Amino acid sequence: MSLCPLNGVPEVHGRVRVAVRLRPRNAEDLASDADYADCIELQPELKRLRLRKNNWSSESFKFDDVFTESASQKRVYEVVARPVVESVLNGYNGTVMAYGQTGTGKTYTVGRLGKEDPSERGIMVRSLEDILASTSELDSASVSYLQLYMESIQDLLVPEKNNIPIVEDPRTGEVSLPGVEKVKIRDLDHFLEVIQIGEANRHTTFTKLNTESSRSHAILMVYIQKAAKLKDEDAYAPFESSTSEPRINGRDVPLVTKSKLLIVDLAGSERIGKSGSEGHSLEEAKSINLSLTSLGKCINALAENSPHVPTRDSKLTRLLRDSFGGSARTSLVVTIGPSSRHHSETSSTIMFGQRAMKVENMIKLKEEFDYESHSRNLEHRLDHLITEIERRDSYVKEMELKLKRCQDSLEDAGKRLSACAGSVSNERHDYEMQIRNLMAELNLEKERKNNVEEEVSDLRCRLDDSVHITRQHSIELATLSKSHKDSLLKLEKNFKSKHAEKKFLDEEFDAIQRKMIEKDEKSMQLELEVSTYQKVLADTTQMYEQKISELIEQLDEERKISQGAKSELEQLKNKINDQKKLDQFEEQGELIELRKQVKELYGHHEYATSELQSLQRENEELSNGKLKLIEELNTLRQKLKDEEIERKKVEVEFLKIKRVSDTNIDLLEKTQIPEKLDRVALGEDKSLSFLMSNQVKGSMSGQRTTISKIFEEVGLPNVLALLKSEELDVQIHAVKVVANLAAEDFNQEKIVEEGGLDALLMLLESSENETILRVASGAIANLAMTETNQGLIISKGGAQLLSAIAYRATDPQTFRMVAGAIANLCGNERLHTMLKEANAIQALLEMARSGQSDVLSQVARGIANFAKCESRGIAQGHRKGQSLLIEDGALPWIVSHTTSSQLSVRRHMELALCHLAQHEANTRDLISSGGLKELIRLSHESTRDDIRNLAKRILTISPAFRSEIQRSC
Ligand SMILES: Nc1ncnc2c1ncn2[C@@H]1O[C@H](COP(=O)(O)OP(=O)(O)OP(=O)(O)O)[C@@H](O)[C@H]1O
Repeated sequence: MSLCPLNGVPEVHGRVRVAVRLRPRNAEDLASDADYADCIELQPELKRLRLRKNNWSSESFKFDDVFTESASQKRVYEVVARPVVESVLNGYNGTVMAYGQTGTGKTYTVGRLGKEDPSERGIMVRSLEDILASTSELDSASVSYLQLYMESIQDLLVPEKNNIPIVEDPRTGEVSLPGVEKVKIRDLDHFLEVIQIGEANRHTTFTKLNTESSRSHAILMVYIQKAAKLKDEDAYAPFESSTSEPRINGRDVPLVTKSKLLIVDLAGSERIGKSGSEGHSLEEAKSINLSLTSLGKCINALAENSPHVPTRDSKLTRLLRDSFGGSARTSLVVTIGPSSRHHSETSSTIMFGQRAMKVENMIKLKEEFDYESHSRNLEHRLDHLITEIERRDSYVKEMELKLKRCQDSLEDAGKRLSACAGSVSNERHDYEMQIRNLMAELNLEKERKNNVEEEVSDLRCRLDDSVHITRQHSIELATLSKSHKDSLLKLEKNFKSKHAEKKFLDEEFDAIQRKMIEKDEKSMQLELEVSTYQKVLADTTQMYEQKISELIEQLDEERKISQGAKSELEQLKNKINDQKKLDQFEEQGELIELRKQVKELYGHHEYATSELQSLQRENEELSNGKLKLIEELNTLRQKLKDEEIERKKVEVEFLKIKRVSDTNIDLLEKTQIPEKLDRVALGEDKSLSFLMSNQVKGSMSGQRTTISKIFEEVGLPNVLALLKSEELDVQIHAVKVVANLAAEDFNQEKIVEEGGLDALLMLLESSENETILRVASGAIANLAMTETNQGLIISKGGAQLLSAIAYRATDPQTFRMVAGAIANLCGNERLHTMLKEANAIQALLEMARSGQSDVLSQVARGIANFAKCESRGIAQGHRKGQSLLIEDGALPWIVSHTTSSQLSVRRHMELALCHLAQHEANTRDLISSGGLKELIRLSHESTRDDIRNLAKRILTISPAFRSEIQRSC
């Protein structure tokens, strides 16, 4: 690439700008200067710095800017480097450099990457950030990163490249480093990657003055190429253009600005004795000091406008030739420490800065013609011309060939013309006649044609109109059809997705319906079977009952017949006796006759008797049959009862199966958990009171054994899974089992581990069922016994959920559980602020409104716990200020309940009042709320010695209470 600087670019004077930055005191300064004042006093508003020699003399220096130890990296960048970066982006060269004693913050100011904390980023990163933000696609920013170590230049990006020579352009004085790696930067992350590679290769070491002291001068070179505006848009005119040569002054050749930014982090100057360098480090230190001395000499010479500037004394001054006394805009930040131990080093640093401020540079714009892209354009034009010439040559040849063919045919025609000339004159006359006729006809035709043309033009007009209208219509149509198409496509897409959704839902619906139909069929079948069986049973019973009543009727009739026969027999007997009497008085014949008759009657009687006997037998048989039937009837009735019980069981089974199938819990079917849960649930009240009372514990051991058994059989995960069941019964049973398990210390950790706490909190959040809320709160109250669980409950939002229930629930038993849970949490002082934020104290007071004694006990316990822990926290110094209980308005409640008729409530509130009264920040509220009066009363009347004594002690030691008592006396 050939570069040609533009002539006539204006030059401007630009003094080297110098700012001072004071490093904060470090541990060493603090340790060694504890009794001494700093040697530096900054006056940033005056941009002045005062260097104290001793207690009675000091010197003042003015700089372009003065940064205190608290100055941010951003401000330092904006004041020191940004003007230089902006100037570089406008095409000027620029230098930003840090100079100072070792350990005073040069690398911190210039090279800090700020990977963890972007506010820590130094000048290098921030400059690249600004440069990348203002370079377009056509521009480019590349970097090289070098170190000057022991007078040798090394490429920090390719460390194998060492001893790189410095080449100076004799014409422009421009310095270049052949072979040095130039990396085109894509974005800031890329730059950070590149710079980190360089940092890894930089020489640093541990010295007495800096744990990570830079032992080399690091130089970041940023090359920026930006396209300058073209003077003529016509620079690439086509070959027909009259322009044949590129013109240098603003027509055909594109312009670019090429500028370079140098960011230099110098190695620190050091007093060898102080830094403790020896051996190789000593050599390093000497080399650093040497190059810094030669830089100082050059600056001195430039400041004094000396004709000779000893630039060639060191590689550092050769590299910085353009930065001091050259064409670059230069900004220098001199870093100093506050300690008076380094007074002389600080003083020489300040003097270096003062001299550098006197150096004037001649800032020049580096605009160049971009011959590279211009020559590419010319080559392109040349190729275009060559192709065109070739195309024209072939065209000329083709034309010549055609011309020749035309000449040949012309010759031919001439010959034929002369041969035909004779016959033509004869024919001519005939033709002329014909022509005349034809002309007449032609005129006629013309007239007709004119008419037709008129018609045609008329039609055309109309056609044009209609074409115009049609076109408009078609445009409208096209617009409409496009929008219709779009909406159609959208609709189609929507329709497809809806269709797919619908299909999926239909399938789901069908499957559910099929399942339901199956269930319904099954249930109908069962119902049918039951009703058929009942009907058969009823019919059979009816039939037997009818048969029995028939038999009874028959028996009665038989009885009547037998009685009739008996009475007939009696009559006959009477008659026979009568006849016998007659026999004695009447004839023998008649007697015989009578005997016959008697015989007959006897026969009758025998028959009647046998009849009677058989009837009696039959009667007996019937009675037996009846007994049997009654027996059968009873068995049938028993069967019926059994059937009824069976039917009910079937019904219950059916309901269970239906529920399970509806909620899709296979688990229930397999493990028959409901029955087990039912067994456990039998002792609901006992188990719940068990949660709160130790006395009942003994009586619960049997039930606990059952629960443990179920726990083992079913497994905690399965029970916890049931907490999420959609079936209310199942949820209620499950939460009761979990509550029972949570009552045992050894289960609590497992419950929390398996996600039981989350599931219980989920129930508090989502369930509307008061039993569930009550039992879940009880379970949480049990879990809230340990410190770990208390923290977990609060962090998972348990306190908010419990507080919310205080406003949602109506059952005092639920309040008791919720208040119990909150009361346990109140016993952890670290959670107090979060409990307050979760409105837990307010919730306790809200629940106390129920007036129920159990609830009041829990509320009082919670408040007393809170007051006790808070008081402990204040005594240990974790907390100060007014009590959170007072902030939340609990004081009136506490004061009023110190006289509660409920012993436990009274005790708790007496204690809570004493705890609050112990702290000065609460005394004013206690006085105004009547708490002091109660305290005085307690000091005499409390039935507990400890409370009486505590109250007395507080009243004696509190100045506020003492003066209030005196005042009211
Ligand atoms: N302004 C500042 N704010 C906070 N810490 C600073 C500041 N300046 C320097 N330090 C800290 O002081 C220590 C020395 O800083 P740094 O390495 O930048 O000094 P240096 O002048 O580059 O030293 P050397 O010349 O030996 O390389 C570092 O731990 C750095 O973080």
